[in-house]
Amino acid sequence: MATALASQLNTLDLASPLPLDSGKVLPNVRLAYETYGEMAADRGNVILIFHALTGDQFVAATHPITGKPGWWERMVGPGLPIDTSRYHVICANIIGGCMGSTGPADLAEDGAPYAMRFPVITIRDMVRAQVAMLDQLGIDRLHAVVGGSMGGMLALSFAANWPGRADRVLAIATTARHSAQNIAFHEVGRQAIMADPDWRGGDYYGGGGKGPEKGLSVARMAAHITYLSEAGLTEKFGRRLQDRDAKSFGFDADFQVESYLRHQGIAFTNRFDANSYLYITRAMDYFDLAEEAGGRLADAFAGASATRFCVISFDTDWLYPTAESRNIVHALNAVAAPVSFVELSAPFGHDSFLLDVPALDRVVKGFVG
Ligand SMILES: CC(=O)SCCNC(=O)CCNC(=O)[C@H](O)C(C)(C)COP(=O)(O)OP(=O)(O)OC[C@H]1O[C@@H](n2cnc3c(N)ncnc32)[C@H](O)[C@@H]1OP(=O)(O)O
Ligand SMILES: N[C@@H](CCO)C(=O)O
Repeated sequence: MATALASQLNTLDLASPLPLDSGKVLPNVRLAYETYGEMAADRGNVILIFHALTGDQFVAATHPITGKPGWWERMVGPGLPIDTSRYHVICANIIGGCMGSTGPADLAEDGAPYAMRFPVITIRDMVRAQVAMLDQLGIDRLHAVVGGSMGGMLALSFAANWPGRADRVLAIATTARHSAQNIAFHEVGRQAIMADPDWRGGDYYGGGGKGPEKGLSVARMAAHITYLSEAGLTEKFGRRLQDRDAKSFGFDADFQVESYLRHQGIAFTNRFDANSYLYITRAMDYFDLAEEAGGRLADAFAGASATRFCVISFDTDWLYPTAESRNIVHALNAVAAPVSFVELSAPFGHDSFLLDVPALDRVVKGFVG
């Protein structure tokens, strides 16, 4: 059983304003990050982990708000697949996030929260901020970049746009472009937030008012379904009733699955900012590596032929299905980049990358080395 690691919590202010894909510039950018394990004197043992949509830098340390274990404690630690007795692991909260890196809840230069004045950012902008962080930390070359889900998008963007800065790239349960279906689900979530009267055009910070908790909760409920699998839900809940022997003939949470989703939704509002959710889902929707390279995905990886890649998908992931991973592999093949690919069998759907899948541990350990 993995336990929370001693980590070091840092913040770093970027020395220069951050240019964004939109053409705007984000001033005064702060990144909050955690590190695990010792950095070698030659700085050659650094692994950068990118977190998923609602993840954060607390990979293997207790979450300061929820008190829960880090989201990848089973993977990152001494003797674990990403072995912190050998590697120095860095994970930063993405820009746009709400765990200490600059995001919509932070103050703009006029002293008021950005809210919806925060610029629309892209996955590449998130990576650009972290490359600037690496530059300031004096880390030229990484042993590996690793990410699942949205973190996998950042890993692919890193490889495509900053080739030569990482020896190995591990992309798990991800895609090189957000599909129409995925954009559709995100739009449902965003509309739920914006339809909540407590959203107030995004200006809900301060003043003692509460934010759009109902909308954010519904957004999370809808999204959470997409992280699971039909078989997993059936196995876990079936049609079983919640704390009752008979249907209520009302709209209370009769079914366990309803109660579970409501719990997931409410719990989420305790740890996440609704405006961050809008901005991050937008960045994911805009993600299309092929488009960035003029339309052909292989061209995105043209400079990355010396990088070693590993792409992992899960057979029950209908959000980022195996076909999406195969597209990435084909593009890497086209530029003769060394790539290994595996589709793992796991019952948990998209969130399999966060859960107990021993085969995933073995692949990660084998690839990271
Ligand atoms: C890469 C990243 O950084 S992503 C960030 C990852 N973290 C999250 O997404 C946090 C929220 N998501 C989850 O908890 C995800 O389901 C996972 C994948 C991380 C964890 O999955 P599992 O360990 O299988 O937990 P599960 O999905 O069963 O949820 C357990 C919770 O549901 C609650 N629950 C289970 N059944 C019911 C029910 N019938 N009614 C109400 N609540 C219920 C449990 O009490 C537990 O609550 P708690 O988390 O407040 O302790
Ligand atoms: N469940 C994870 C994965 C979503 O892609 C999250 O909330 O970030």
